Amino acid sequence: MPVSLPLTFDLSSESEFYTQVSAGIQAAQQANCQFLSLGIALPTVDPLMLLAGLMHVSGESEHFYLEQAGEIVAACGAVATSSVQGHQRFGELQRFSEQTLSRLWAIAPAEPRLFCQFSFWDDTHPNWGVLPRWQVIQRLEQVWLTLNCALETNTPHRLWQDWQLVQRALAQILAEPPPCPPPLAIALPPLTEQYGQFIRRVKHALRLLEEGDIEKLVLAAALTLEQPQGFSWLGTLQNLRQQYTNAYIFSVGQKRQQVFLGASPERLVKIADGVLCADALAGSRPRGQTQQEDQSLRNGLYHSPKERYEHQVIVEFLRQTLQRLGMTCEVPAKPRILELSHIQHLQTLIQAPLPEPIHILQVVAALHPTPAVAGYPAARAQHWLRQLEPFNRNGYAAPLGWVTPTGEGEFIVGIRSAHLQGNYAHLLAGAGIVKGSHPEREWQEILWKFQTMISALA
Ligand SMILES: C=C(O[C@@H]1C=C(C(=O)O)C=C[C@H]1O)C(=O)O
Repeated sequence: MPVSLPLTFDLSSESEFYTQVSAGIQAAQQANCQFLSLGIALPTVDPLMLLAGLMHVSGESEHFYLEQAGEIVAACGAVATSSVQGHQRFGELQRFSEQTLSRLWAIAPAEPRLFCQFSFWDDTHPNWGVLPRWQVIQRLEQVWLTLNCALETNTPHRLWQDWQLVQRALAQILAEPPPCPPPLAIALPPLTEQYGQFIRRVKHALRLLEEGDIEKLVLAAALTLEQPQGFSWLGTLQNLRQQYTNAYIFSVGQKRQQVFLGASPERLVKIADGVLCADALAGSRPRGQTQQEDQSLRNGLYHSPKERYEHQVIVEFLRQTLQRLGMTCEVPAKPRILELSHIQHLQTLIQAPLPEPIHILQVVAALHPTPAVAGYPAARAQHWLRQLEPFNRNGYAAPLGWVTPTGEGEFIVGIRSAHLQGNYAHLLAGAGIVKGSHPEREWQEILWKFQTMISALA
């Protein structure tokens, strides 16, 4: 178990650093720990800039970034990683995180977390977990750095070097803040082919709904954009955080030149202080050009029986799944509206006090994929998605998030996203098809959803 030692020391002195870290190492060795986690308060710095700086000075490409109102967490490098596949993937990463974090000795104010990314399907990539080398958390204007390392003979030196890299990254940011390129004017290519294929798939889904085989199917469409000079990872993230202040801005990557990033409005689950929160999100309309039009679209969304039904399928799924896990949910009687830059949704925030602790990855395993991103009933919907979708979803519509040593944490759903790969950006966006869905309108919804990434790619 991580135990905190109250520790404050002069971080500019190498010998003082060694003395203090050595005390922590001794304590960790006595406790038979394998990893050490050292927390340091940092001056105010933008965690995204520090992440970019750390990736630059260290040459590390593994990273994780999640920004939401009130908290930003960034992680870089890898001290321990695990890649998994198959239908036990959530359980395997749960075991990996439990084993890793239970053998970690934390020196206050370290707040060690283990980061995970999953793919939509259990037989594709990526499914991995990482204890990062550096972790940065910003909360209430305070920034905390956590240095993690394996306990070895040269641990004090490793930690000192990693701390020096942070100093270099900070100095670099101060001397020369990374430029933020303006958004590129990206024109949508003609989507005739995608349009035709999507309409055919929706018609197929409507037949299945008519026959009673399924109640809802969330069909996606794929779009690839090419930028001969390459897309700017940092510029795109900067644009996303400016444009989508009430979404989860995320970026995750294992390999150089391969990044999955986006601005997701959808949280899958959060567990904090013994309370679980899960969000139902489904039912969509665009934003209006004028206040009046916006209001009328909002009313249309709120009062549409089709959208309310589509939304209710998710609420019921969450309630029943969490009930099977032993929880009693508090569910608001009516949804509310979540307004984003290009689109608005019906949203219901569900809460459940935990009668006893449950590991967040056990909940993720039970919830993924929800009817918001796959359909209902789950097995039939997934069967049809495999038949009808000619592309790999990879991390699209899949969970990504972090776990604490006590099994709490937070996972979001990787929608409104793109996979950046060299000069290409691969986008996916989906729409829920239920009885009464109109193929042309569902296509319009796909276009609004693509817009999130198109307007931010830089
Ligand atoms: C599947 C996506 O979004 C999901 C589907 C929605 C819908 O059908 O109304 C709304 C929000 C998300 O739960 C996506 O953005 O790709």
